[in-house]
Amino acid sequence: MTFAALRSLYALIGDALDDIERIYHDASLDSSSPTPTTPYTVLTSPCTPFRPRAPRPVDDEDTEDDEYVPYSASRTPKTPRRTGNGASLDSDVTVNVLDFPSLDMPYYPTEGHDQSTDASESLASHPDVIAATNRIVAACGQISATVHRPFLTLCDAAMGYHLPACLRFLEASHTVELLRAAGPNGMHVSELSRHVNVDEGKLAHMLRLLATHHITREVRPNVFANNRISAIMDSGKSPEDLWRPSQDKYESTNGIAAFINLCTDELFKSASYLADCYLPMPSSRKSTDGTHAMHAPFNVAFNTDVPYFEWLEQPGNEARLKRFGPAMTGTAAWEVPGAIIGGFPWHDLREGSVVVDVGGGIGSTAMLLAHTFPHLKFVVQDRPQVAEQGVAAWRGRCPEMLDSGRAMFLGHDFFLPQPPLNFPGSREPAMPSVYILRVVTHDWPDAFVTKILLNLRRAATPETKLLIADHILPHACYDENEDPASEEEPLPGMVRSLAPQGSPLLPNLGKANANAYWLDLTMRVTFNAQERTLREMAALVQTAGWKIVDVVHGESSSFGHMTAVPIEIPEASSSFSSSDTVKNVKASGQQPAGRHRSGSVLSAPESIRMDHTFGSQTALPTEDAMRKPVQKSRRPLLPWWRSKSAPSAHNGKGGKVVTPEKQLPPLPPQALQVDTGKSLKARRPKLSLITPPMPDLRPPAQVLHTRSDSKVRILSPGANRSPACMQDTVQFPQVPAGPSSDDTLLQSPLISAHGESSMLLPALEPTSPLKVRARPSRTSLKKKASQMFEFTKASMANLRSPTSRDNSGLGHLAAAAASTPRLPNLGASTMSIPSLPGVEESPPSRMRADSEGGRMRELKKMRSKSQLGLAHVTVEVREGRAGLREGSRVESRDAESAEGGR
Ligand SMILES: C[S@@+](CC[C@H](N)C(=O)[O-])C[C@H]1O[C@@H](n2cnc3c(N)ncnc32)[C@H](O)[C@@H]1O
Repeated sequence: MTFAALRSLYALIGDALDDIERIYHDASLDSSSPTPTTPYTVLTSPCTPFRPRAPRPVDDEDTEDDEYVPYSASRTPKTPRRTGNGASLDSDVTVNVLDFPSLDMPYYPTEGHDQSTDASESLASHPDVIAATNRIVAACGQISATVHRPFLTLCDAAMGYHLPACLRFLEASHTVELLRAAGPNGMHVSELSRHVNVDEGKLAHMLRLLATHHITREVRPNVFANNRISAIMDSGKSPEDLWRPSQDKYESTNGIAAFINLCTDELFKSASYLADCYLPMPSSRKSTDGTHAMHAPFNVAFNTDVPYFEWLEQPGNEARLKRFGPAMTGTAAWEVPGAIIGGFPWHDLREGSVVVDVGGGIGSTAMLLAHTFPHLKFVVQDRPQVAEQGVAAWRGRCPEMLDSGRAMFLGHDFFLPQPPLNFPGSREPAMPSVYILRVVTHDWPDAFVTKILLNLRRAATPETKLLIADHILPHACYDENEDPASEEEPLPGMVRSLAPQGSPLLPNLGKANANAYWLDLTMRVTFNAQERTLREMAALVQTAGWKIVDVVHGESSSFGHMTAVPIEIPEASSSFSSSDTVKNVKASGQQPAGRHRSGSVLSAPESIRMDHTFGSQTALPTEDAMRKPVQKSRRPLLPWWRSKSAPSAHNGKGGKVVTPEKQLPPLPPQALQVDTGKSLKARRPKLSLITPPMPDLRPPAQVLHTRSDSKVRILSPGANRSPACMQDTVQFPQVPAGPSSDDTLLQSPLISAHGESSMLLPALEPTSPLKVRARPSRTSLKKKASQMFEFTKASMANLRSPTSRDNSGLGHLAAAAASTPRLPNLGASTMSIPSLPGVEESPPSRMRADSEGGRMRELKKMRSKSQLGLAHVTVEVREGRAGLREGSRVESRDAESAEGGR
């Protein structure tokens, strides 16, 4: 079954690549359309036509041996083949197709780019592309975990600590800025060493570890350059400026460098004390005794009793304190901007409804919503010092919102009862229609969250909604009702799996969603807080008299929007008074997070001992961000296999109602076999939201699962819904796409500017997909396994031998290529071998033949493309040593042409 599962994952990758390439392809085609458009409008169109492909051109040699049968999974990736200039061979239209951004090409956030590069980057964050890349990342992670030796995988995890350590060095030494100045040819470590004043040998090894993890690039031996990943940490400042002590590196940046510095500094160090904190052992550092509710591994690591934010304010931590705000700005990159717009039926709220963003920072979310929904009014509440920053920021950007009384800021401690919402000019306090808590609950342990929610519940009307936006941690297994016969109402929004149905992928998409789990543990080790599963969140909100009735999240994403409605406050909590948290905590000698509460709601407490931003994003959304999310939010926000079956407001055909908890059972094991690629593909939508209803194989629905062209909603029928929420299908306004930078697509289709550059590290780059014999016999499998083992052993010995030549100057690549033996597919008679110009005098194949010729009887043909695209080698091997001498033919096209040129 393992091979079947691996092939299924492989097919999934091919399909996802197809999806991505089609999106790029379609965007490029549309660039010739006379109607101005943007990637988003083109790609989310409900009826983007699927272009059937011409049959794949077949290499003559491929069909020579009729023993080889095409295998659907091995045919993937089924991406259109390209000519040299990027034109698709599979389409009848010749067009220069936008390419996916290259890993090797830095895309500095602080620099201008040509239009096609911008367009290509912009498409990479298209929701459909993100969903497809998530599937690729998940599948690759799972394939690697399956095939890699378990000990090596464990070592990766156990010694992974070197990565944050080196990353911290990269950022703190301003090497990213130095490499930006050096350009694509990179900088030799000897020069780098002069700038950063660290020995070049040490530098080389740190940067190489990063290059091995694709975070920098080793262009030539000991010469390093930025790539697409390291480049996003660029502060845009000159290296010379950064050496000045007064320079604030993170000011006016995207915050990513600040965030990396924060993570790889105290958060990384705190994490390493997790076991010492919770499993104190005689040898481990003594855990402080947990004198407050936020006691965490951080306290053990830094040998302090005070909570993190209070510690940040202590002398000596000034730089860390200053870094925190920008670092939070950096986390904006986590979420598709503006997802909140599709996360709630804002348009259905009555004219003048009041939305209160509790812990709303400087009002980034409120500003986005206020621009999009002009019929709503906004109150942004945060600690007074943050609220002040918010007022200043809004005065600079949209003073009319404040002046007209459509929006106001309130300094308010959310552990205290809600203040009346007195808008200037109104005699009556306004009633809250919606409370938002966006990335607030994950900052606090459960008891604190209950307290915050209770204060909101007590001020709520029966019609008030609570919108919690946070990561919803999926389980790492299928999530279903343990007792299907249970009468209990299923949790709305419970997703059985984020993975394509029937695929062997981990249901939470494993590596693709790893960030949510990193963040979860980060909260734990720093604040003793956490991200929560939907079950955990549903139980938690109930403690304060709320009930979750609706959940919306991005496709394949764990960031979600949960809507709750008021229910009766449980007795246990109803006696919980405003000051209880503080009192209880004090009684047990605990101090909640250095919070010092003042009695007055609107006045600044004498001392809230935390930094001036405490997790607030310090940047408002850009104009562009305020425009784009509206377009993006038209997409349904659930995994495609769910939305496909959901009723469509578009086609009116109304697929069957889906019960999220009762998805189709996983496919039987046979279904994972050879036709998996096909079956997966058959279920995959092609950029089209209009899909025929699937046959309903599910038990009767228990909840309504509805969809409009803007979002998918899951409503519990028993939920206490306001008239606004009673509508199953919610139409969002189709806000016209304004002039956008995406128009760039129209003018500048990208030709593959960087040629066929190597996309993976030399030693790892795959050759073309292996052909697979349908049913290899057991004996032949065994023989081939032993042949390949001997073959690769000999190859490696050859490259290690002092006689192996390196007159190409690419010896390191040759060694890399050869030292990574291709794992032969045991069913394959065609396989890849590494080949490089300059080493053909003692090619691995010949070496192998000399020493092991007699065992090569079965190896009829080997065909290889060089990992580096430098040579094409065909080695035919006949029987035995003599046969090899007579029959061996080594063709090296590039070597031949090079020969001719001499
Ligand atoms: C992680 S931030 C989230 C900010 C904002 N909701 C967003 O989505 O960007 C947490 C916010 O909670 C605020 N906060 C922390 N303690 C608070 C308190 N006791 N009362 C009010 N706001 C508080 C912080 O100032 C910060 O702005």
